Amino acid sequence: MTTSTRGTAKVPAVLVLEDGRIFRGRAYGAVGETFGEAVFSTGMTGYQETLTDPSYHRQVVVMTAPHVGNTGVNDEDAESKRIWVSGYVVRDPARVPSNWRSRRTLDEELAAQGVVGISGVDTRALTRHLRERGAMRVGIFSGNALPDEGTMLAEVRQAPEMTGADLSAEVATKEAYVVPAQGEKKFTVAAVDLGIKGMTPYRMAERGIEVHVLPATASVDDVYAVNPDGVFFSNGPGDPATADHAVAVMRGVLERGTPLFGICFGNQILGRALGFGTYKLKYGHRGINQPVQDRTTGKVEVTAHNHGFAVDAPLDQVSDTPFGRAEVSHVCLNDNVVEGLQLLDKPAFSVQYHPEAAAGPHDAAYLFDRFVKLMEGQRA
Ligand SMILES: NC(=O)CC[C@H](N)C(=O)O
Repeated sequence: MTTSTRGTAKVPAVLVLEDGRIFRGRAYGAVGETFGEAVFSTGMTGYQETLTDPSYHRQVVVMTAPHVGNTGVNDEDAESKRIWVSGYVVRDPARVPSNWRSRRTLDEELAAQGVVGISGVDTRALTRHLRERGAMRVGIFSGNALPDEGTMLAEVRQAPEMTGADLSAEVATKEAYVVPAQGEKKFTVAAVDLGIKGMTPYRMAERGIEVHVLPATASVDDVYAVNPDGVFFSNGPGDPATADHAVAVMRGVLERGTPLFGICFGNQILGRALGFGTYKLKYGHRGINQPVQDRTTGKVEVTAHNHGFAVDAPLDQVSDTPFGRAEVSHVCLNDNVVEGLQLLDKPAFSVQYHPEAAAGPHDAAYLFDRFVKLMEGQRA
């Protein structure tokens, strides 16, 4: 067990939103300044998975749960090799983390990775503000000599926006790698890495799938070079409207009729490949308790989400697309946002949320089994 003895708890910090609202607090993690899109996550647990999810690249994450860091940081739960959030906002950091797996405090980990955070912020008030006004740019400034408010605000307003951001290549692997099947190998899947979380290939490997994780820049030829039984498109950061290369590759896969599964960014790519638009949600879905209905079975599942964009597809009709008929398979019961798509004439489907459940409930694990069934069907 480690205790937080770092001296930064007394260093002042300021959070400045692009609309001019300011919250004051104390430095948490690295001291300095950082910018990004302010988004809130309602997860009560799983902060380590959140911080290391590449989809949070260039976002400053506000935790609505008041106590963060209680179980410290372990060497098992990271979803990638580093923390990707550009800033972190908490109310009450744990003073003494306690967990049998904890190796260091969250404060130390953030500092070691150079991630600027702020503590002592009324994160519920900040979240209500973001719900009313929408996700917007933000800056966190910490240190003993801070710029004046006008200077800080001007810097925030110069930071890049999330709309129009093309970020997958910044987070995805540069080299292809293989995650071996556990037990007997039954299938080969080519997984296009747009910002993949570590648990996703693991969930496939558990089902006897050998996963070839390919860089975001992979071509249709690269995908077919691994002789795949199925093709997967991962989650990832940024605006799906910019993901033209991934859309083109997915169309190549749909033309060949190979079983296809997409998660989150992958769902948005499928939406675009079918000819639907995508749009920015006012403040997005981020947390681990979002109710989604699987319209193919009528069942409701509690699911993990992290998305700020969504697919614009008609909820109550089958659409004709260049790849045959398609329908909305899943919908969020909070706000009727499209949470899944499926083709009726080809073996392809996707969801906007996170069946890999890292962190989050395992209600949606059946989707990996659905992918396996599609691949079995193709062989039969
Ligand atoms: N987790 C994801 O794949 C997120 C997809 C996309 N960047 C969004 O915010 O909607």
